[in-house]
Amino acid sequence: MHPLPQLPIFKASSLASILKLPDYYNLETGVYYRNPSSVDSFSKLHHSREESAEKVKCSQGLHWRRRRRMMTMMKKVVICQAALTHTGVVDNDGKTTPNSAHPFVQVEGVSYRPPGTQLNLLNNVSLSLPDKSLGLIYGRSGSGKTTLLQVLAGLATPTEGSIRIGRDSSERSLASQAGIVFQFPERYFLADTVLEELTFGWSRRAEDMLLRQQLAMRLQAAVFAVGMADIPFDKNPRTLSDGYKRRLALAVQLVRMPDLLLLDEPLAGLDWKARADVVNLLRSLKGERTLIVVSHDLKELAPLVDRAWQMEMGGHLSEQLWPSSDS
Ligand SMILES: Nc1ncnc2c1ncn2[C@@H]1O[C@H](COP(=O)(O)OP(=O)(O)OP(=O)(O)O)[C@@H](O)[C@H]1O
Repeated sequence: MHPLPQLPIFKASSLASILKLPDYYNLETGVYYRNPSSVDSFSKLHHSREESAEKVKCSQGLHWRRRRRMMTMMKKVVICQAALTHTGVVDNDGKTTPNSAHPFVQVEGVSYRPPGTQLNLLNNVSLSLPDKSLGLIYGRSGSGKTTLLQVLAGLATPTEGSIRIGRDSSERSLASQAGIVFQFPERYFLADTVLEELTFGWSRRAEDMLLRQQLAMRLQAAVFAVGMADIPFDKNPRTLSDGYKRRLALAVQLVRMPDLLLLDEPLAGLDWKARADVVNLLRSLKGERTLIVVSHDLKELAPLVDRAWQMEMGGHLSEQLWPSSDS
């Protein structure tokens, strides 16, 4: 089992707004929120917490020292859950997800021609990638690399061929299985604050409280994983540096927990420090999930690459021998 990383702990005010609650349990001080219905739904989230939440509910008349001990216990459960989810030791259902040599991503004979055009941007593209590994696609500008990522992300439908993500023949759409981080993520930002961007689209309905709690824990782990814990949540995402814009876009995807993460030129335009940070981030993500990266920065990414393909002009993909390749 991986050692648990130290996770940052949200301020009560941030957590309350993430969960869209008036009052909430303050993870930092252990002070208990006042809304009793929240305790009930909170306790249902994980069985291990049920007892402690129940005790907390009963503890309001107890001596402050005993109450504080209970709060510390609950705090540990929350942090462990976030850490386990973050490290991939436990997935959403609490099951372990072992690595496998079987293809996790299988693309067979994919061609793509945009509607209303006569030109194939992708031509008979095939690739396969095992679970929890990193595939690199490189090639000349205009060869079709971004188009392939868009097709893999379900943003464009192949004219021919098939794409499978995951081990079993899932009915889920590619858009729900894959997450894409674009080269210029700010073009796709929708909100005016970092917090709104991270929580965009979350249901506000009272009955979705459990889901929001789960998302909030993932959000905590994601913000930490991308190194954004020190960025104020009320900052406008468009005013972030290029490196932090990309981190934010990546955090948004990590909260979604896609099976396949697609990154388009994650190092382009960043200074050396941000590039090193992103390479380290990719290193830690690899092993937890499956990544396909489009990049021109072969040297920096070389140690992380399991499989590599060159995209040739006209959308022809060919696998390349890579020093660390297992094939
Ligand atoms: N909807 C479209 N209709 C017609 N042509 C398109 C469309 N989208 C992209 N193209 C063209 O397809 C080719 C491949 O574009 P794509 O962005 O996939 O290349 P790329 O390899 O990612 O390039 P870069 O490295 O510069 O990002 C380019 O010539 C582009 O102009």
